[in-house]
Amino acid sequence: MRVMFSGVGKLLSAAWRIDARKTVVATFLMLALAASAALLAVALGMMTDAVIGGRATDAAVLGAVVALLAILAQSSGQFAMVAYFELSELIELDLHRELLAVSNGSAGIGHHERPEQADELTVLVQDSGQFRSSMESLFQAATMVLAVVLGAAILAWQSPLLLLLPVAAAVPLFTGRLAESALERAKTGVAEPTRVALNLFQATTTARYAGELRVFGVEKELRQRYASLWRTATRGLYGAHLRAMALRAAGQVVFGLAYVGAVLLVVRNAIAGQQSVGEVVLVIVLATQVNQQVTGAVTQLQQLQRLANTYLRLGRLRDAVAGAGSTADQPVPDRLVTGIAFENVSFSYPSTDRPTLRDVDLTLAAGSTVAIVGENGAGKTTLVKLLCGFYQPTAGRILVDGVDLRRLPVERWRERMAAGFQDFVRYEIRALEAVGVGDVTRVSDEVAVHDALVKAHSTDVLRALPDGLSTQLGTSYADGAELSGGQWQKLALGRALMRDNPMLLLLDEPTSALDPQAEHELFERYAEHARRASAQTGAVTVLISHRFSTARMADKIIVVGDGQLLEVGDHDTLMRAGGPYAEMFAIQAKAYS
Ligand SMILES: Nc1ncnc2c1ncn2[C@@H]1O[C@H](COP(=O)(O)OP(=O)(O)OP(=O)(O)O)[C@@H](O)[C@H]1O
Repeated sequence: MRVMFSGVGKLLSAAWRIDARKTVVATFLMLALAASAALLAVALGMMTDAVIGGRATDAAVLGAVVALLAILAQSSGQFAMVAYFELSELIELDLHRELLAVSNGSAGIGHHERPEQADELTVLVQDSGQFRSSMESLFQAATMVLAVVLGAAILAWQSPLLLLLPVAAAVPLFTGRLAESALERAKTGVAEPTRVALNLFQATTTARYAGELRVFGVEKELRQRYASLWRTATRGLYGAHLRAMALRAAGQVVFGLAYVGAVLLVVRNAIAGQQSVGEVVLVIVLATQVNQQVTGAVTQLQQLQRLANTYLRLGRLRDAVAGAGSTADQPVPDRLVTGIAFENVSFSYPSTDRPTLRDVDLTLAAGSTVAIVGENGAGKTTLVKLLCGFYQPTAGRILVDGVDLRRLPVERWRERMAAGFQDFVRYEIRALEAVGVGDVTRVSDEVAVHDALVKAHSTDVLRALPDGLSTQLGTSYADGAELSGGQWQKLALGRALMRDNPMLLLLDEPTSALDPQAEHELFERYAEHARRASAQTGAVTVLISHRFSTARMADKIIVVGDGQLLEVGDHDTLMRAGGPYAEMFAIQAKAYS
């Protein structure tokens, strides 16, 4: 109950914050609706007595009152809907905004990988379609609860025994709540197969994967897996739905018995001459209303409880994502003087206890270019993710000019870095902005975007764009241009080079779609530029590449294997050492010769 009240409180305060006037209008109309239903029953009872007593004028006036109240009962609901319809939409937007903030607003990305938080997010995303009906549920539930209270007061005035009727109405409410809790528990229990099924569904309906799925002929297998996951999820939910149905039915039976008892009571009183026919009509009409209102209230309160659970989940997720709070108390330096150092860094991803990096000690000197090489899964990208502050080391520290990275405000730190990722985003917006977002302050600056594309050796992409930088990208739009993998990657590379003078440039295989010669030339030019720029900012450039012809140009080469540093040095030193680097270099050189 506390959860429900707190959810309702949050919803009301959101409605008030969004539009106080509409909230007041909707509340007033809701009160009118609640009162008109109960008064209609009273007026009907009085009119019946007037008709039976032969009081024509009274009967006519009361008839008009009945008609007016009936119109009010019908139409105030419609007017209230006009008031809360827009509020509902605004509240839905507000909740979506909050959901997006919780999902994307944190410094780290660990909550997407911790199963319990990923599950919370799945349920929230699934329930987000119901956010819009929350305001309607609140007003309808409040209307019905108020109408029941008013009806109860009138029934008690008729006969205190009749008060048992609204009391019995509480039974289906209670069993309805029990049913909803059982469903909620079941939903949480099957969140994991649901999440996996949704991922599969997305993979099988995304144009990007369509070709590969056909070539490998795996659609059938994926469909079977999808069906099996839904079966698991449905089995889990089926039992809970049955229990919920039984609970709700039991509640309704209790109320039904009370209703029959109430009608028999007033009919007996009327036969004994203790009550008028009008009073019998009043009680029968009111009891019918109470029955309908209780049924409606149960449904609406279930909706409200769902909403309250949404707020609860959002709160839990927000707290978990916020974590221990920021530990930043140092400014980000304007330029690097000594560089960046990994001090005994170990790291395990949130979803696993297995360490991905172990005891990494490493210095990235200010002004240097550094290449990281190693086999697939060695831990190269993980080093970059730690430098971005997506995760905190599980043990050890990363020092920026001697200051722990945790003590620097992560947003400011990221403003001073530029990055090109292996898993870059294909922004389906105008080409200009798809590159410009690399520096949001200059997102539509054509000169800056053009310069970035020149730096990235990527101006040839412009030839593939019918309207140049104004071209809409992506097949989601009828007139959108679809690019090749390499062309998308070139735009991503341009994006990575948008920021002027970053202190840290991270290039995680951003050039894998380019041919080795183009990658070599690009990095050569870039390293040259970086060396000059580093005089101003002490910039460190980190490149991950599987191509040794590119990696050899770096001042320092780091060889990673199974989460540990195997070797560190420049090309000549490592070749002389005859270790893993020399071995891998020789294999690749042979393959190309
Ligand atoms: N989000 C994650 N959660 C759990 N484990 C992960 C996650 N990302 C990577 N790993 C694991 O960490 C290890 C290192 O991954 P990483 O991406 O750093 O390798 P890499 O050297 O960059 O490989 P590649 O050359 O294939 O890109 C791998 O075993 C991988 O399975």
